[in-house]
Amino acid sequence: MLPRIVLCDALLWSQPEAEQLFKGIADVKTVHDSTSRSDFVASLQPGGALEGAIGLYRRTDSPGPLRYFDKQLIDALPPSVKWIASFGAGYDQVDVAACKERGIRVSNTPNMVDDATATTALYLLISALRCFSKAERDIRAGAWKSQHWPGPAHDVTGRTIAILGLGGIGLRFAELVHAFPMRVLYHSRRRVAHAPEWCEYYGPDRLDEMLAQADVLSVHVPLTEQTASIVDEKMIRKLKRGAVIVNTARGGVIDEDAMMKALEDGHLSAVGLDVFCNEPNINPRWFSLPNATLLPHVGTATSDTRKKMELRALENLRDFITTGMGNDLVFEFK
Ligand SMILES: O=CC(=O)O
Repeated sequence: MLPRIVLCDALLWSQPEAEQLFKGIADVKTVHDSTSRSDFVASLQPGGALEGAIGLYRRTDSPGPLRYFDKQLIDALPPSVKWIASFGAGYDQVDVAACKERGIRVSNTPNMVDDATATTALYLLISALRCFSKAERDIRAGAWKSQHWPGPAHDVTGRTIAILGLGGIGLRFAELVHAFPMRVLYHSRRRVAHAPEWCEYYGPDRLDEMLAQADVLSVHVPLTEQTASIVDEKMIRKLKRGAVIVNTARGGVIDEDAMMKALEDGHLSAVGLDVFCNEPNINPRWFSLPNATLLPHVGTATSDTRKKMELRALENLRDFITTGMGNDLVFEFK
């Protein structure tokens, strides 16, 4: 009998490749969209249609009831499950500590998302500095350029950007903005050995110094217990008056109320956001803030990148089945 794996979300981009990938090595089952969490858990138990599953595939942006692999769901999984292959770089919807307790390994798809997410950050940066989103809203409203135009628009070239977190996405973004050129500063707990020499490192003892110089702060850290609201009121107020914040990471890494307040009182001149607290039911106050460029979490949403992410997640599962170990184990397992 072939080892069984379960796709908790339908494959959208790589169905034919997946068939080849698992041909003769795994029995692949797909959970139907309408399956509830309790039906899912029940079907994994002895006698259920998914009995004996050793690996699960899930999507970070799953539209179904299996979006959150929280402790309750993980504790209810049978002992046969040994690997969860998550599609997406962020895995804050998976309770990794609960997985560790149960001996379940978790993989994500980090490098696949770098270019598309960095490109999204670049769009938000340009739109925020040049007030392009506002201009588009004007023309669509029949106002041509509203009376406030050009408002606080600024050139991109020559400005200073501070990058919080120089992982794969932060590094790709640094390369893109360096082309203008912008002056590029970065902060992370440790200096990144492969960072280009034009990327200036500001360690934990020099964070305030970095913030004071930045025209733009762009956030590229994962959401964890340690990074929740890491960009808080104090940090925002340490930026220069008129600075811009760009966020393509997770809404929860910034104190949203503090960011809105700073935008309203002019401490921030603009923001560019792809991610929010409580997606998709985001705070409606965002809609009335003219200097906010808003996107509905589409950082990786290109068919090319989505296909790469899907395939990589499946390859991690395939490698686990064939060798006992997949790639892209999340940080907590390293
Ligand atoms: O948000 C997208 C991802 O985590 O890959």
